[in-house]
Amino acid sequence: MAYSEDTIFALSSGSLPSGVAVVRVSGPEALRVAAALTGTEIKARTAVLRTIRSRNNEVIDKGLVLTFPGPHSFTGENSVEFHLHGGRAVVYRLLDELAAITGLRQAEAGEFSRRAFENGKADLVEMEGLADLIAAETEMQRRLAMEQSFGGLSSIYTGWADTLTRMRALIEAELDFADEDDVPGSVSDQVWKKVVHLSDEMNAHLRQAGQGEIIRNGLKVVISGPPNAGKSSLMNVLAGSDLAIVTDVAGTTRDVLHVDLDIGGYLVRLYDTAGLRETDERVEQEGIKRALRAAQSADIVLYVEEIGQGTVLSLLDDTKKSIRIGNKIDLHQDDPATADYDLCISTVDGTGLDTLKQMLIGDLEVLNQHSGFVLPVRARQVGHLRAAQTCLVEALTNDHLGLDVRSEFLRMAGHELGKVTGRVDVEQLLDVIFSEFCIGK
Ligand SMILES: Nc1nc2c(c(=O)[nH]1)N(C=O)[C@@H](CNc1ccc(C(=O)N[C@@H](CCC(=O)O)C(=O)O)cc1)CN2
Ligand SMILES: Nc1nc2c(ncn2[C@@H]2O[C@H](COP(=O)(O)OP(=O)(O)OP(=O)(O)O)[C@@H](O)[C@H]2O)c(=O)[nH]1
Ligand SMILES: [Mg+2]
Repeated sequence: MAYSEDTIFALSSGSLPSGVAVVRVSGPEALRVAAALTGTEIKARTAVLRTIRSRNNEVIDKGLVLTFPGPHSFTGENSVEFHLHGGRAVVYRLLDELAAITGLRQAEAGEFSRRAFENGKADLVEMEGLADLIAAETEMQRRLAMEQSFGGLSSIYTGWADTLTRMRALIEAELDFADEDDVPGSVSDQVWKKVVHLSDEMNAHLRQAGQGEIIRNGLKVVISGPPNAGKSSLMNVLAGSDLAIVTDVAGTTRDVLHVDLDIGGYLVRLYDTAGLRETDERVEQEGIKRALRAAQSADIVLYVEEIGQGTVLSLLDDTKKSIRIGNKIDLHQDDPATADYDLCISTVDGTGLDTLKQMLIGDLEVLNQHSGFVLPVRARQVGHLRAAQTCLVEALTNDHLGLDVRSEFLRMAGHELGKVTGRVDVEQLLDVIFSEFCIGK
């Protein structure tokens, strides 16, 4: 897509109208464009207030203009920003004016960022983090994205790759001097010790991938249990809104209902489902089928019953993480059945709801405290990391093979790490990754 001899432009701030709108221009013509539209020379990297005029000298707007001569810009190219009043007509007038200039065209989605990547301003992990930063809706998504986009994760991966390069150099040296008596064979012992250590470190990192994905994509929580237990009431009280129909008729909910919540900064994707029971009613049967399917795909099932009113737990396969909840504690204060539950709540008076929220995000909080947000998050990253780790295991376990073969496994592991950060083999990926960005980014 990118012809970097083109100068590209786009509205980079959000939807119009807005208080201020930022139009970005990047490429070889950018500085000339700034001079032409303002009729002045503009000091680099300084915000100046200028009247912005069309080619036939009509005033388009009066706004701030910034120039960033390459390579010291976001894209690494000559860049300019026009900070306009955010009216639709104002912005479109400038965009029309820019489109009419030879050598300029509208930027495609992600094209500014792609140029930044191609000019070495950031690696692929940082770029993926940037996309996540812009998509982030909760505090924890933001923190996770920051670790990626501001280099925290990249420095780990490049560190690992550098270690492997050093280890291979040591092996090469050992191979070269194999005939000579004065180089001790223990060099390779040290190398393998280091590789074991690296392999363990990568394993520990990979074990957290699932959690990283949950923080990025949301924790899927499905409410299940018998009819009339108060499942829809629980969804409504957690959402703070009257989303689901609540009645005292058993079998009220049929469809799967969904709401996204922000609990303690984590995205929680909550689903309410039909009550589970044996029934001949066809609509309800379909609802129950969907309820079971939803529960199967959950990260956590909230299994809700009215305290002491019978269970349908056997209808759910209990292989996954579930929290067994006794509801309507306001009606069953002294019932010995309260002991059967992980937690008793009331959706009417709010008992137990804060504890429930803590239980949902507890594991994520522990992870956060242990490793911050230095976690792999994307299937693409995880795939290459796994492949790299497998190569290390090959190198370590094939100790009957020659040093040259084992060293080749280390090279392959380093190559996989290079794919993560985009040091190597990146071309075919770029369209996929940058098309996910919005226009203007
Ligand atoms: N107005 C405005 N605000 C913005 C951006 C922008 O492009 N424009 N950004 C866009 O995402 C983010 C900031 N990112 C930026 C990254 C690099 C450079 C830059 O000029 N880099 C030069 C100089 C670095 C320096 O002076 O330390 C360089 O890398 O050489 C600018 C913004 C958020 N805020
Ligand atoms: N006293 C009391 N009543 C509750 C509580 N939670 C729900 N209810 C009542 O229980 C009845 C059933 O509530 P729902 O939320 O519709 O139950 P459900 O589990 O979604 O039921 P189905 O959709 O039929 O599976 C309603 O009359 C609610 O007002 C509670 O904590 N205390
Ligand atoms: Mg319901």
